[in-house]
Amino acid sequence: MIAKDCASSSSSGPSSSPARCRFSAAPTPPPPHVCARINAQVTSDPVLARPNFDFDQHVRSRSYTMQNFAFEDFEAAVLLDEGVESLLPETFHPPCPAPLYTFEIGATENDGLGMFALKDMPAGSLVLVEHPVMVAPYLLGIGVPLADVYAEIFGRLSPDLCDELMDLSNSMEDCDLLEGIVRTNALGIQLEVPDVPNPELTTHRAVFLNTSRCNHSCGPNARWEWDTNTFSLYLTAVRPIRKGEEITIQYIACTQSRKERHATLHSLYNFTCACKYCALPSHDAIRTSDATRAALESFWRVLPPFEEWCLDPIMAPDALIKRHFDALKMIKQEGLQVLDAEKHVDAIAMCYGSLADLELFTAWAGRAKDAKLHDAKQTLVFAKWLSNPVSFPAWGWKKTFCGRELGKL
Ligand SMILES: C[S@@+](CC[C@H](N)C(=O)[O-])C[C@H]1O[C@@H](n2cnc3c(N)ncnc32)[C@H](O)[C@@H]1O
Repeated sequence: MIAKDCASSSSSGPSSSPARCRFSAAPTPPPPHVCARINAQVTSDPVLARPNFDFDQHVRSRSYTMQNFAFEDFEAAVLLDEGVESLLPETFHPPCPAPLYTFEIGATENDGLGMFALKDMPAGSLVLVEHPVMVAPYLLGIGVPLADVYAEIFGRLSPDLCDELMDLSNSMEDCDLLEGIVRTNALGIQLEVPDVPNPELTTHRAVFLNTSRCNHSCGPNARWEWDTNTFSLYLTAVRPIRKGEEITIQYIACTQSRKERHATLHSLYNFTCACKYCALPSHDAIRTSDATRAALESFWRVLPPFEEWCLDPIMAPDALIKRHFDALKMIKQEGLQVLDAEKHVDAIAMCYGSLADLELFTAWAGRAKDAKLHDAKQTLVFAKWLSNPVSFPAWGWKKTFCGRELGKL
């Protein structure tokens, strides 16, 4: 187990730093026009998306603690709202061991440094597991300049870690250097604590020494997930990655149109996306890509539920399967495997099961099982269905209710 609170020993932090430092809310609330501006930002910010946020109230009621979290061979400087801190577990589980030497940081052609694969990786493989080097609330209602707060956080790290943090890139032009480094490199994580009174309190900025070197792509080949239980990030390949290929993630939701993506990336991160999915040759190509992404965005919302399709004799036997094949084609075209492409594979297997098509059920359930490299529970479910297909709960439903055979797709 890993100790959460090293209040008494910031072992490698500068000795002049208090072990546990407290910031209080602003003594006088900011003027109404500032609150109105921040409220508007929060409601429109895709990371926060809090429709009824009240910044005035927020700053009146918040106070914070600063601590160092010690992990086996690493430390993080962490600023937390006391309301969140009190709800975090006392200890964190150790993360599952990271794979060795699967990436390196190197120069890209146009986007500064980036992360590159050192070997071929199949879809679903774990690229790295990493603790953050610093964490701070996304929204700070504090009566101290933000630059001072970040200086305090950076100053709590060992000189080596602080140098590495300071070495990260800075794309911001409208703020202090440390704030620029944080805003350029932080990923928005949720510290999932039970029964938190204000939901906006759970969103934090977390900076990572390796993952923060990943550039954005609108068709990323990797996805990251935050795990509060281990206080770490897991970076996973969402499609096969070749040795030497750059490993990319998405900074924003990539089902938006190209124009919207560019506007969001510009307003949040101050850069113009140069990824290959944005470099389209014509207006027609842009229109097609936008329409495909919009169709993927609404796919699950407009899809008839599996049970409804099974039990409705009017719905064609191949109607649902065709939709999932189309989705897989669109995902491949746009490089959006990050949108849980494996869910469509699962769904196709289930459809064939409900049609009692043994051959295609076996083929697709096998593919679904292989895609679940790190999900032991789901792997077991598909393994069970594969060894005994009639144990699939909806086996033969559609065939029974439709009374028709499916022509091969
Ligand atoms: C989190 S850093 C990524 C690592 C960075 N390239 C470096 O050298 O450390 C984010 C910055 O990388 C650059 N960047 C990331 N993705 C990009 C993209 N798709 N197109 C252009 N620049 C990108 C931008 O300057 C952005 O502000």
